[in-house]
Amino acid sequence: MVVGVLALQGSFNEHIAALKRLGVKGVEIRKPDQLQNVSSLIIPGGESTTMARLAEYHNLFPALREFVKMGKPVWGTCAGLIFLANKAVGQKLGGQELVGGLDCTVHRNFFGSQIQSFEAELSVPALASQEGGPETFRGVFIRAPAVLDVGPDVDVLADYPVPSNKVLYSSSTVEIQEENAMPEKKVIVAVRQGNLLGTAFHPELTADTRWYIIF
Ligand SMILES: NC(=O)CC[C@H](N)C(=O)O
Repeated sequence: MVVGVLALQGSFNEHIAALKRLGVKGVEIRKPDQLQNVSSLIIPGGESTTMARLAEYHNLFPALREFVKMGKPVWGTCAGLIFLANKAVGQKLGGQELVGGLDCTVHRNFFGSQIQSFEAELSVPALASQEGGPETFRGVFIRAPAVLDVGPDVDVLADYPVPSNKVLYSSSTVEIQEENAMPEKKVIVAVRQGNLLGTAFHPELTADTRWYIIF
């Protein structure tokens, strides 16, 4: 099996290394024609505006959309999740092109800036029931997006509790200073719709390979 990894920017080397640990060959995709040589694709994390500009420069968007439309498996991690979403909010001025296909709205920097990056144990019941192993997964969130809402065909595979005093403004999460702790609100961080998989965190940076197996 050969898995394509979009290699314009971001953590494509890490994905290829993770695939190699599983005995799967990952090939770098930089040009539209190269998509014809692979039956599935990973869109890595990185910086989605930059990645979108490079994808536009290489005329990749039509081929990526076609790949998704054909029902081939595509997994977007972090910036890749933003790429796959039908709608993204909190974009840079002028917006950015998306591949789309995944019926959801994503907030591009939901958890704040780079220094607000974090790791957390996520409850992953769907992953554990399908692949076995622990009920939790170590999520590495790097200036991570989150899914704000999903359409009827989208399954939520993981969510993360954030205090509800984190209020969404147009481009980032802003904390309101309150004396009392607020109740938690669950924010969606992993979704699946048919052959499309999206994770807001970076599974290529952890040793647990279950997201690769599910993909
Ligand atoms: N680690 C990541 O992929 C971060 C994505 C980033 N929030 C973006 O807008 O692209």
